[in-house]
Amino acid sequence: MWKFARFAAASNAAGSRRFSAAIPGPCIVHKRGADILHDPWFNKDTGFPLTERDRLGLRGLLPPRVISFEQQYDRFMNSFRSLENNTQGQPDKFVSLAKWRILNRLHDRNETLYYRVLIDNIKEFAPIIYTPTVGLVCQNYSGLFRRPRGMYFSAKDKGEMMSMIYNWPAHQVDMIVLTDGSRILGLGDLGVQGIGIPIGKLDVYVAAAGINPQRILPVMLDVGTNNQKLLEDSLYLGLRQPRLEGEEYLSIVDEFMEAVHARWPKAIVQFEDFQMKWAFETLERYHKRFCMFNDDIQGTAGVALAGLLGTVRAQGRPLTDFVNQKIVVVGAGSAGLGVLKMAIQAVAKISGCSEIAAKSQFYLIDKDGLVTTERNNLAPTAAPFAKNPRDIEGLSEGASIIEVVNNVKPHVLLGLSGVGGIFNEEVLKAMRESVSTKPAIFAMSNPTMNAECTAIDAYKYAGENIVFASGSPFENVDLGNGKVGHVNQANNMYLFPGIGLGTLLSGAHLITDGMLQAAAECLASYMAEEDILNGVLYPSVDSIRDVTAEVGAAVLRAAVEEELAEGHGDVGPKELSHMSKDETVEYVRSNMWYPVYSPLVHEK
Ligand SMILES: NC(=O)C1=CN([C@@H]2O[C@H](COP(=O)(O)OP(=O)(O)OC[C@H]3O[C@@H](n4cnc5c(N)ncnc54)[C@H](O)[C@@H]3O)[C@@H](O)[C@H]2O)C=CC1
Ligand SMILES: CC(=O)C(=O)O
Ligand SMILES: [Mg+2]
Repeated sequence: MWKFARFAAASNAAGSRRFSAAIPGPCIVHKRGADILHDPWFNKDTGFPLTERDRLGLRGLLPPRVISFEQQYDRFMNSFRSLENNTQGQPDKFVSLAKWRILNRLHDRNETLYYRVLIDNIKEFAPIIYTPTVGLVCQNYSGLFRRPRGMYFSAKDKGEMMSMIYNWPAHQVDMIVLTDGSRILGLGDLGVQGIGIPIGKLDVYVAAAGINPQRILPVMLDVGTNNQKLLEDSLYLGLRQPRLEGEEYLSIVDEFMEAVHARWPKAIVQFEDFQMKWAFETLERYHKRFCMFNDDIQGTAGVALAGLLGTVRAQGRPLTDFVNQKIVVVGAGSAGLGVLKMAIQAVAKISGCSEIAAKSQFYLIDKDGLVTTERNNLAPTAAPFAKNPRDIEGLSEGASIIEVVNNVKPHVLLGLSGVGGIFNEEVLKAMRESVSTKPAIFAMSNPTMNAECTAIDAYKYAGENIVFASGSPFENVDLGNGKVGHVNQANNMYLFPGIGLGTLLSGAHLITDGMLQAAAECLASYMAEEDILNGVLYPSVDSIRDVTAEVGAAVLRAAVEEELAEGHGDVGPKELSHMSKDETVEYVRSNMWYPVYSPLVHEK
């Protein structure tokens, strides 16, 4: 059942224990001397205590004074602030890349400090390591490249992957984010340059879910690119060939999945930013064989559903009213179709009606306009959501966004088209005629320049009474007279870390619809009534560890209920099944990795 209990108050738990973590246990290291200084997993820079310098052969390799973690932290933040001051007035792109560079350099040098500043300042740093700046980084990857991160499997590696996978230095991998670079955010085919996305997503995994960074693996599957500009770029770092297609393509992904499974049978693989046809095909192909999910289809669906349910509550209406909400989805790709599927299932579940009846309030628009059964070459993936012309009086096949909005007067206009500015002044003004008392506009496409509209335009043209959400962050809007138009961030970052962590701790070997639905239900019930009534549908990014603990626990409990949980580490399935809901949340929370300098002990 959909319930709306208030969960634990959202607080920045990381901030409150900034430097007061318990003394950590020792960490075994198999190297000595300069090798340690050059390994970001173990490096403490000037923070190595003198006794450790003796033990590890570091004496003389560092300046004599020991600088505490707190001092190192403050020194980094001071450098970051000076960079901000020194770049004031410079073009946004320049400033964003400069900020990314300073963070990336720390990441390359000292992971413990990097993840601590990231966790403590997640709201400020997420837009740099994740959307929108990560998009810019991918676009400029070849020029920004200094050292590799993650693994690259290319079409040229066919037949070699089973042995290549052993080139990864870590013994255990828990979480893999995999892309083929074919649809990077709304930026299209970026080929090998798309590796920035798995790196950014896994940084969010560490920050939000506390997945141990020694156990993450970003992967690029380079099967070529159809981006002509990149193919002609002499500095392009990927295969300079057109993308593999059909069976040739699938045989590469198959081989990769088998190789991962052979070395780390319990590793979870998150498919990310695959073009639609392969997103659906690979999900269908692997979801019953491997522990995997597609974030763009399934993670986005849960986040959007939580927001859609929030818009019902924001109107002061009971959830059963979800069945009467008219929702226009613009974008019939992996994300838009995933959202429709899950939202329709939720309407059917809440109202007890059939999925066929539940569809009647949803309208789907793609690049050719309103999708109806009269469409020539209607894609099989979109077919279940196509309108029968009999049911859309005044509208016809291919109707434009403005025609649909004028006719339907929807409660919600949700964009997952990747087309910036498509919710133009005319469309937004038409939303003033919405039948809702609180019309909702979700401009979910990324990065910022691909958002269907800006927050300012949404409030300016659609009115002050709207609920607004975007995939990439926007500032809240000053509406004058002390009023503020709240900006929600409707991004799958609220779910994928919890889906991964919950699955990992459950020890399940598959990720089921039930586990994903539990994640969505948990996010939907996270916000308090008074927040929702003020148009705040999602928690602040500051509380992402808290949200992730709740979501992770919900996923874990769903796995237990479905008898899929096999346990993790010392905690077996029986113990998991005996945990209360609160105990499960505590268990998940206590398994989150938190960056502190551990004493290093050398072992040959
Ligand atoms: N906020 C979030 O958490 C997420 C946002 N996204 C964003 O959603 C966007 C789409 O992602 P996918 O569905 O995977 O892409 P996709 O390429 O599979 O689908 C794009 C869809 O938009 C439609 N479209 C293109 N031009 C259009 C136009 N002028 N009018 C109406 N529809 C148009 C296409 O026909 C297609 O159906 C991207 O920008 C991505 O960054 C995706 C996943 C999560
Ligand atoms: C957020 C995300 O996954 C995307 O824009 O593709
Ligand atoms: Mg994505």
